[in-house]
Amino acid sequence: MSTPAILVDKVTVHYGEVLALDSASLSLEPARICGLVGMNGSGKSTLFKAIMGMVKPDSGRVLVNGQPPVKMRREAGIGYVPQSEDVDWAFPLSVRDVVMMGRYGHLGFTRRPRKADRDAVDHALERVELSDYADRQIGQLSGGQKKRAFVARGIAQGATMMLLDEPFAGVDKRSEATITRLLRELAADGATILVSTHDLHALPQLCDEAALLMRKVLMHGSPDVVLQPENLAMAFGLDVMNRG
Ligand SMILES: Nc1ncnc2c1ncn2[C@@H]1O[C@H](COP(=O)(O)OP(=O)(O)OP(=O)(O)O)[C@@H](O)[C@H]1O
Repeated sequence: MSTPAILVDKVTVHYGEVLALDSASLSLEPARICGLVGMNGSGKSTLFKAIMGMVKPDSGRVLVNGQPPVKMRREAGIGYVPQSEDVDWAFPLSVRDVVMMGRYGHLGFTRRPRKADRDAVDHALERVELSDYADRQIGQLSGGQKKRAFVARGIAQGATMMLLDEPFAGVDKRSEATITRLLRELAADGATILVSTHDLHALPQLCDEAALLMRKVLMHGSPDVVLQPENLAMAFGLDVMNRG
């Protein structure tokens, strides 16, 4: 069997007294898209941070392509699309500046972008259909366009792994379809993708597999099985598919 792209092995994380992850385990093969489903506070963002090496587990281990995550992060291999609430949208950065951040790991010692960096940014903007918005301040985009700008940052970075925290929150159907298509294309090119979402209806279209999180991974498998009402009831405690 090949080395998993992501291996989370019995990871426990506390924030002070709060137990955010409780011996959580998840193994993801390369070039797969996995949907991470769990209620607020179930530990989704913490799991992402552990995979990126931004949170150190109290116990257990994380390996990314068989390596400690910090090494993978240094090699600029992990693209991250944060939750909207985690971004300061008033920051004076253009869309192009945000996408150029993906090139920081590639810049030479002068830290000045070269032609190859500018070309990579232009290509990424084209791919997410934001070329016409390149010079806009990032906060002046719609919810879906903002998400696409961060996906472009990952593309410019050449990320082989993409972690997306709630990419469909505050996003209209068209942007949702564009993001879904893009992620499927990236996975077809070999990228491994982990997506947290409350939008359960979007999951079967997007994901090859799904995992239910409630501080630990309760279940991981094909979306058809994982999204069965009785399994969702176990993670959420109610009939979520029929809400709203
Ligand atoms: N920096 C922190 N300090 C203290 N507690 C934290 C911190 N970050 C998260 N927590 C707590 O850890 C638990 C898991 O939080 P986390 O953000 O990982 O959940 P989540 O599933 O991403 O939630 P949401 O869907 O609301 O974004 C929650 O109880 C949360 O309050």
